[in-house]
Order: sequence, then structure tokens, then C-alpha cells
Amino acid sequence: MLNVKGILAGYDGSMVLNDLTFQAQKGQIVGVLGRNGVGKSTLLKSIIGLVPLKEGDIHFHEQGLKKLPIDKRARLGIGYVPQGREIFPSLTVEENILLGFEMMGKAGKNKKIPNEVFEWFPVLKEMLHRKGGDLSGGQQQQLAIARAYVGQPDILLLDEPMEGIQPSIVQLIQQVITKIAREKNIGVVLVEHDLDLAMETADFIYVMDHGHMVVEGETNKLNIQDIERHLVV
Ligand SMILES: Nc1ncnc2c1ncn2[C@@H]1O[C@H](COP(=O)(O)OP(=O)(O)OP(=O)(O)O)[C@@H](O)[C@H]1O
Repeated sequence: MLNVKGILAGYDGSMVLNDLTFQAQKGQIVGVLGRNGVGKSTLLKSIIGLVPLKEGDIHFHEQGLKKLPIDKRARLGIGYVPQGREIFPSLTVEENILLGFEMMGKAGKNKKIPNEVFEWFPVLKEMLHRKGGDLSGGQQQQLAIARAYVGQPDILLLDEPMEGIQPSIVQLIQQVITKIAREKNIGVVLVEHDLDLAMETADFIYVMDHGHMVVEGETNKLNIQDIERHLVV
């Protein structure tokens, strides 16, 4: 479904991604590991169109994305939850979630928040009319995932969704990610720097180093030492 092939991308002439190839399928959770600053967020930004490609291409549902602007990529079914969550603090929880429909080009259609969102994240129902800025970090992360989910993506790109969050909420987010993949058949790309969390959650793991993928394979078939040597600072 998502096919990233030989991409070169970065900032102001300094390339962060160098001949990087990567794939993700429907219903699959793909973990992307790598030490701080290796370029994991840049990879997600290049998929959604925030960072332009110098070389290579990205195909989604067989369509080349290289020349497509951000909004058109989202409309094709690419959902994105950035590292800082980027919720709107002065809008209510409900208004924040409803923005997910617009972000994926679903404005004007049926904008009812699906029930599963509140089953997965009961706190969002309790706090529906509170301001986004009143929520804790963990609650804001739930809100950001809910907002991306309501736009009905075929793939959801999550940038470190469990970073700095208390253990009980980490567990909840892991469970919801699994439900999104298994029950809704959505592909999930999970950028994560914590090896244990990535191994627990992902079906397939890629490890980035020197701008490209240096280890890849089904989670249960990987050798931990092969991964760890690319994570030590
Ligand atoms: N807007 C930018 N302009 C210039 N350089 C940038 C920009 N954003 C990121 N970089 C640099 O690109 C490199 C890759 O950054 P990126 O955020 O993609 O890494 P990461 O693996 O996601 O890191 P972390 O785990 O710390 O989030 C880093 O050296 C970073 O300093």
C-alpha cells in the first residue's frame, strides 16, 4: 500500500534520508526505530509532503506522491499524528476531533464521531466540551490519535505517540493502535525510539541508521543485538 523507494531528502542541502526504502501494508503495524536525530520524523514528513524529495519516489495505492501537495496526500488516506500532537488548545475536545474530518477532505459529509473513538478513549467523552489545552499530555495524545482516525485513513503515521506518557496510558495507546490495525484494517507506521515498546507493539520492524534502513524483518524473527547496536549513542 505504501511504498517508499530510494528516497533522498533533508533540509537546506543537508540530506537526512539517503537511499531509504520502506514499505507498509494495510492492517500491519510497522515500527520504525533509530537513535535520536537519525531522521525518523523526517521520514514521516517526507511521506506526508512536509519535506520534499530530492530523489526517489513514494507510492501510495500505486499513485506517485512526489508532486502531490500535503492536502491531496491526506485526501488519498494518509493520516498523521506529529510528535508535538499539535492539538488546538483553545478549541474544545469535540471541535479538535471534528477537525480530523476536514484534514482528510471529509468536510460536508457525515461528521459524526464514530462510537469506537469513545470506547477506546473514554476520557475524550468525559472531556468533550472542555478546551484541548486543559488536557494532560496523555489525554492530548489520545485526542490527536482520535482526530487522525475520524478522517478514515488507510494508513496512520504516528510519531512517538508514547513519548513522555505515564505507563497506564502507554498501555491504552498500544491497545488502541492494535485495534486500529486489526479491527479496522488500517496500516500503522509507528515511529518509536524505545526498543521494548516497538517490539511489543509492531508486527514488522525497520531500524534506521545513516539515513536508511539497516535492519528489517518480522518482529518475532529479529535478533535483538542486531537492532541494539544501531540504537546505542
Ligand atoms: N526543520 C529542520 N531544519 C533543519 N534541520 C532539521 C530540521 N528538522 C530536523 N532537522 C535535522 O534533521 C535530522 C533528523 O531529525 P529528525 O527529527 O527527523 O530525527 P528523529 O530520528 O525523528 O529524532 P528524534 O528521535 O530526536 O525525534 C537531525 O539532525 C535534525 O537536527
